[in-house]
Amino acid sequence: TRSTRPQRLLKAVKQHATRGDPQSVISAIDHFCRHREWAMNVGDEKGCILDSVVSELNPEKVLELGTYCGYSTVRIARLLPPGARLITLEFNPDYAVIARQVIAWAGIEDKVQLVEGASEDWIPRMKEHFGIETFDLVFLDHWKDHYLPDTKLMEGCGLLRKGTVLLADNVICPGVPDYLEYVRNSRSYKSCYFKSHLEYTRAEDGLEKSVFLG
Ligand SMILES: COCc1ccccc1-c1cc(O)c2[nH]cnc(=O)c2c1
Ligand SMILES: [Mg+2]
Repeated sequence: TRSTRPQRLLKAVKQHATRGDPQSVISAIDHFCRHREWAMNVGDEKGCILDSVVSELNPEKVLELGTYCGYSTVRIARLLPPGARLITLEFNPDYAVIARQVIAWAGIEDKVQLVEGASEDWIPRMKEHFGIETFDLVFLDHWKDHYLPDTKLMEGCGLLRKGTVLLADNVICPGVPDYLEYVRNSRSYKSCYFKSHLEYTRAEDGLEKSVFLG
């Protein structure tokens, strides 16, 4: 039977990237998505914005909602200091199978814990299951209608502290209007928009960075 796009993306990583070299994995995926098949990675343009937010924050505890093939997982983990941890949640088991291999190929599996399942099921279990008190950075890149409920759930579970940064992908395309309205109007957040483009295209998209004020 025909292979899936994530399987073909993984094949491109294994063919063109060097084991243990995260940058070569990132470049191989970007090349594949720009010249062979579009795929919904955050991509190189928004990825540079993501890099700058991570580098400036130097987070110890990172949560990623939506792993897909692990592109942004590798982008984030490659910048983390020793001892820092990234937990990434993926609902789709077929994506998780590919992401685990991409993460391993990049050689950053020691910093990453990929958890399969629904974000709403796992967010309430972060403390007792992973020993996490609060997150320093959350990257939202999963189903658009889950951004707002999951944010409220993280607030309710006490997973956000003064200064925690929420960074949300796709706030224009496909768009997350309810989430944007919330973080931009709530007194609990200081929010700003980084205008960019939908990965590998000329369509507008951007990242919203929202600092939790407690
Ligand atoms: C399946 O839709 C693909 C698509 C089609 C057109 C426009 C945007 C997107 C898109 C882009 C992204 O970065 C995404 N990131 C995370 N979860 C998504 O569902 C997602 C969708
Ligand atoms: Mg996205």
